Amino acid sequence: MTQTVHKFGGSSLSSAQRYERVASIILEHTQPGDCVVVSAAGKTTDTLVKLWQSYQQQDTHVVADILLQLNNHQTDLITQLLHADLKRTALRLLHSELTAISELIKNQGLREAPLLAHGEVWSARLLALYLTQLNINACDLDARTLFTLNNGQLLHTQNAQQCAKFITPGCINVVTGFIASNTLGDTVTLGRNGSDYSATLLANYCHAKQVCIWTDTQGVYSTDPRKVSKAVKYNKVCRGQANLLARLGNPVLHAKTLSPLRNSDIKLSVRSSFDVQATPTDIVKEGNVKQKRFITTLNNIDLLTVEKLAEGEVADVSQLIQHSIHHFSQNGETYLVVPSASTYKVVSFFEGRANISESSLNGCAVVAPVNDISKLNVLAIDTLNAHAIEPRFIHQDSGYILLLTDQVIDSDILSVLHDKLINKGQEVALIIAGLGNVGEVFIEQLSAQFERFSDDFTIKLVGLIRSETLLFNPSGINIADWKTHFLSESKAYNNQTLLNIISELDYEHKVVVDITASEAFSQLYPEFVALDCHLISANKYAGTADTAWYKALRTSISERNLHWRYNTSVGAGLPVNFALADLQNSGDKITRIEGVFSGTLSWLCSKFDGTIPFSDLVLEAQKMGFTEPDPREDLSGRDMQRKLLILARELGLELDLDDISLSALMPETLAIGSWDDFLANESTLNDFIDAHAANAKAQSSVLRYTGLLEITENKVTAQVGITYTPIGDALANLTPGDNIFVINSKWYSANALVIQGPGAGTEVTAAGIHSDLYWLVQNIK
Ligand SMILES: NC(=O)C1=CN([C@@H]2O[C@H](COP(=O)(O)OP(=O)(O)OC[C@H]3O[C@@H](n4cnc5c(N)ncnc54)[C@H](O)[C@@H]3O)[C@@H](O)[C@H]2O)C=CC1
Ligand SMILES: N[C@@H](CC=O)C(=O)O
Repeated sequence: MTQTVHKFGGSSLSSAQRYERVASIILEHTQPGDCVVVSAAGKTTDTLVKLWQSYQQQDTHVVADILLQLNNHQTDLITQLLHADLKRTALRLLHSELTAISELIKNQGLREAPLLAHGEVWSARLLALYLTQLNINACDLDARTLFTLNNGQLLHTQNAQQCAKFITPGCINVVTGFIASNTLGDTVTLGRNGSDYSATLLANYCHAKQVCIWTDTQGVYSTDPRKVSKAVKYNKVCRGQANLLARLGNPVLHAKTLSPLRNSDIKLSVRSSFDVQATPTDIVKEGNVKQKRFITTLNNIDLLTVEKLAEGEVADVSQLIQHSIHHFSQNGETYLVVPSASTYKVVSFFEGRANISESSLNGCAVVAPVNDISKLNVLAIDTLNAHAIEPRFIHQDSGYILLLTDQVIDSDILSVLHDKLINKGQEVALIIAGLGNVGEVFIEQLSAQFERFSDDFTIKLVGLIRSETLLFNPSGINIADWKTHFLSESKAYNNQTLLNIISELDYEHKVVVDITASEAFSQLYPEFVALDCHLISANKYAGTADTAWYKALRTSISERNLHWRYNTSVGAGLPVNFALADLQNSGDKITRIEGVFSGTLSWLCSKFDGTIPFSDLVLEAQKMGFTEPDPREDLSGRDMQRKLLILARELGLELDLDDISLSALMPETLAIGSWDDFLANESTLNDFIDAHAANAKAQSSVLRYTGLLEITENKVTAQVGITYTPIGDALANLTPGDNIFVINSKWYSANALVIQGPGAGTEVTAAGIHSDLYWLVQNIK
């Protein structure tokens, strides 16, 4: 039984490497009985169209060149992918087909549709053979045996029977897209983008559960991401809006594709075959998802008026020109939006009932929730006018606006329109993990921050996570009484539940704020990123994970145009990372960073004068919210080692934790056992500290815990540890709890740049996380 119909377009099959990738997707995402619909590889259909045109023009040289080009391309794919007998079979079949084409050309018997069909036949056969070679049970299937049309109308009952007969339940059925036959057995094509249509038809006939369109983009965006870098990918789009988009110029969706799904529960997803981990866009039934805002562009179109338009005529003429035509009524007239290249055919179709009202138009369409349309119309016209564009024809309807202009809407103007019309409607979902000392204060400061963002975005707190329980409300948690809600409504969860919930969130932007100190939670970052979440971390584990993992995370964040902020992981609220980035972006080169990077150790060392046992001070620091959940993470130097590594990576150094030498501010034996064991042995700690303090004093110094990162031409020194700092030194005279970063660089060589201030504490850390959130919002808006 067919569960899923997958469809791969030409760009996903344009080289042997891409076939390999498609095969690995099939291996992972299909089960026996599933269908894989394929288009012609790469630009094969275009090449076949050129062959047809050259044949019609009797240009024998060009015909010969194109035949050679087709032969070379297919032969290359076959020889790179197949071995032994399979290769010989494929080459023999290709050779006989190309010979047959040459014969038809010679005898003037070539016909367009069967010629174009070769593209899909070749790719289906090659993919099926390649899967067979990989020991995957696969067969190729020519859709001309499945789909029959009579006078352009699909014979649904017969086609469903043919599908039941020919689709093999025990194997992966690789089906040619784009082609069908008529009742005489001749080849007919389903029009450009017909393979998507083949996939949804097939799903309908086979009662599949879903259709997955694998393409070269990551899904459906608010506008063309090739033209507007800040285009937003939507994870869910309702069918009504998808239909409108398809008729109004969206390059990913096609109206025909959606029609077989109209009265079914079949799910349609658009996924990237280049980035399999990326979240797809799901096209879902009306009412299951909020309506979004989109802008499409239209180029080179004519506006036709038509008299007495009868039901079904738009579908028929769309079929004739193989392009979905949009139509609407205004002031008693019925208009058709037609590509200029097809106007002649359309006018002929209506036999005197159609007239050209406006010709050679460009412009754009804004698709948006019904309630937003009127205000967006005014805003769009104002924006175009501000760029000296006066729309020649405007139509406002339920759910969209059509603005037709003389000028092409280029990417600059499209970007401005996108900024003004799309951004304001966007929502940001905030998920906060870690409701401890810092987390609580961060949430308390949140309402005031949301007010400040209200001009840009609507931000909603949708998730609150503790180690074992989770409170989730996709419509937004009331911040004023979040604690009461958390106590009464939070539920136990596991990682998979959390990821499922996040993937279901229907927001334009998602931000996970990690205020835990949990390594396990940080290990979920790659999965959050795969779900298109931005990240903000106070937690230091991800930033100090091993180099390979860290680099892979960074790569997928940048590939998805996401952001990761972690300013508070070093220096709490102090703008250390900002300063380093700024200096480096403006051409400076950092050579040395020295200082005290732990608020806890700064406070402990500055406070300690021998009158109060050191272990009591540790407990006091813990109570003030300075320390890590287990203060031994601070005393061991590990926490400061992490901070130094984060700084080093900010400078582009490829280091791991173990590359930073460390001496602990406690005896090694105390690292073993529980926190209670530690407390039971507090005298060992106190003796250790007393001894160091006495040694320091003997050298007219004080006990401090410092870090150093020094970069010379051929050496990197990275260390954290105990130092005896001379009494007059700046590092010896810090306010308890302060951090100090003494930065030397090309520009600050003799006289260092110094950043100093509180390096721990709930208020300053929470404020630092808010600063990251502010930065993030500014950069996604
Ligand atoms: N306290 C400070 O001054 C500063 C803290 N930080 C960092 O902020 C983070 C939080 O610090 P605090 O609030 O002081 O710690 P905390 O121990 O008070 O809070 C941590 C919270 O995270 C929760 N948690 C632990 N594992 C979790 C998991 N797997 N999923 C969800 N929640 C989990 C705990 O239940 C706890 O509520 C730490 O990573 C710390 O290094 C950074 C700069 C300064
Ligand atoms: N334990 C840390 C808290 C922030 O990271 C410190 O004191 O520096």
